[in-house]
Amino acid sequence: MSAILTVKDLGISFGSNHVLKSVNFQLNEGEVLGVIGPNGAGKTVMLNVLTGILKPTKGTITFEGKEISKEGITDRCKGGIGRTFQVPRPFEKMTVFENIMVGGVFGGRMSEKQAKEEALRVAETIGLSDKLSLFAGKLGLLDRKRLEIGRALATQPKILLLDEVGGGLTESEVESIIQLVKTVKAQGVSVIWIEHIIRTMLEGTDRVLLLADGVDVVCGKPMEVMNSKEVSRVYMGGGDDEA
Ligand SMILES: Nc1ncnc2c1ncn2[C@@H]1O[C@H](COP(=O)(O)OP(=O)(O)OP(=O)(O)O)[C@@H](O)[C@H]1O
Repeated sequence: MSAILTVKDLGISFGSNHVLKSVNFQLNEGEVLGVIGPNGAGKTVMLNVLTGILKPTKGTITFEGKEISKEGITDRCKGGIGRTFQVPRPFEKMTVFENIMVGGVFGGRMSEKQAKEEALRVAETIGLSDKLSLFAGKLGLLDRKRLEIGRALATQPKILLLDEVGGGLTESEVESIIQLVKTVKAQGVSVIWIEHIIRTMLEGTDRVLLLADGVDVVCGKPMEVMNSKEVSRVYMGGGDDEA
């Protein structure tokens, strides 16, 4: 399987706080890679480094064969890296349709007519076609999360970075997000999905990466990682003496 994104020896420090010491992994084309790790492990910081919000102290990020570590946020978005934020931040006084359009226009690869058509397609994907004229501020949490994903999809990403989209949702709502991510994957988008909810990692991802102590501790099939001695050690302080 070919890599769409390769991260090598990625590090970032804030003063003496070495949040990421050396992170290495690859995202394969068309896969959903889950990222887990304890609170404060640096998962969101890693997404911010991948999107260009934060500059790494060291290491390289290669996207479709091109080194992008020094590119800014706009270039990375236009190049095909889209993201959601942990707390959805729609423009509350704009409609659902307008919010999705903003994503398309920011992506910058479409005419206004194409952006409108794309917004309608995205609305269908995220299940908000019947709420296009509602103000985003009127949406409930699940629909806000859907819209957050839609705004990112409207930039036509090749890679979608999801930051805890399942947080705060009920079981059945989480299930609908898992299904939505599967739809996005089926449309050919590669996904990195940070989440604390174990079910999303087991049911919604192809591989899972454990981030802890500033490094990529283990990466592999979801069930294998969840049952690994590394996860046991990081979350429960055990597992060191296992083979
Ligand atoms: N801009 C910043 N300046 C200084 N320190 C920061 C900055 N951003 C994040 N940190 C620190 O980096 C560490 C990792 O934070 P981050 O939000 O990435 O963790 P996380 O793994 O996403 O945690 P959670 O699962 O709780 O969301 C924390 O100690 C945080 O205080």
